[in-house]
Amino acid sequence: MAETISVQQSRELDQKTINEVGIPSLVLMERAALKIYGDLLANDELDLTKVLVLVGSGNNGGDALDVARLLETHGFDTSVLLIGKPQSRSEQMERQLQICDYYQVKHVFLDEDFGQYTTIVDGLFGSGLARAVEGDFATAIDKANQSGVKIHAIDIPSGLNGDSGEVMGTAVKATSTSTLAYAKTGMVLSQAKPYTGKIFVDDIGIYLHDHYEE
Ligand SMILES: NC(=O)C1=CN([C@@H]2O[C@H](COP(=O)(O)OP(=O)(O)OC[C@H]3O[C@@H](n4cnc5c(N)ncnc54)[C@H](O)[C@@H]3O)[C@@H](O)[C@H]2O)[C@@H](O)CC1
Ligand SMILES: [K+]
Repeated sequence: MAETISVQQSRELDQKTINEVGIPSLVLMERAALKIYGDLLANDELDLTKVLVLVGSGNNGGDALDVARLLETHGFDTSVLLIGKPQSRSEQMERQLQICDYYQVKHVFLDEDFGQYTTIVDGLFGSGLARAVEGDFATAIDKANQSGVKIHAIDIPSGLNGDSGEVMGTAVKATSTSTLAYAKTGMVLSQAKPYTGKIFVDDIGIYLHDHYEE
């Protein structure tokens, strides 16, 4: 089986790659989004006719907005639903939002009928999930799960504890997940399978060792 890492290790590796190796954070995000976009296109089970992208305030949301922009600029009907307080947004999420706005990616709100979409992309939380999910985040996750629409998660299905594979309040039940650099340890446990679906491991230039090892 491919190597897995803890959520803490994934955060440390991100920081090491940015600060010691010297690859800028936005470069990593663009590499991630291009890989995730490629996974969406390559996944025969997904119909990208009408895509809803769920966006949180952190860099998982930044990835999601980057993917939304790639979909939009390649002709796919794409809408974004932003959850969370504007003051909590990360710098890179804000930057991706500006770019999406330049391309006039549509915004929708929590009262949206999720069932009208053909694919939902989950970018609410990744390695930054810190507590049980509640409020609007939980509503969005539950609506996505109840919609019957196939969900593709970014990095870690939102609400799933990447270390233990446990559900933190509620969690996205993805049919597929693009995990960045390495799968997180809890994602490959049998109890996590209904949440991760099929896992794509995307090489974005973040390595545990000197060279990428499958
Ligand atoms: N430059 C980088 O470091 C890279 C980061 N990447 C992406 O960034 C993600 C990590 O980004 P972040 O560290 O910003 O973390 P997240 O985007 O996972 O989430 C962090 C945000 O959610 C809030 N939060 C945590 N738990 C919550 C809860 N239960 N309810 C409400 N709010 C909650 C935090 O306060 C914070 O604002 C990765 O999973 C990956 O998708 C990738 O773009 C690759 C490169
Ligand atoms: K996610």
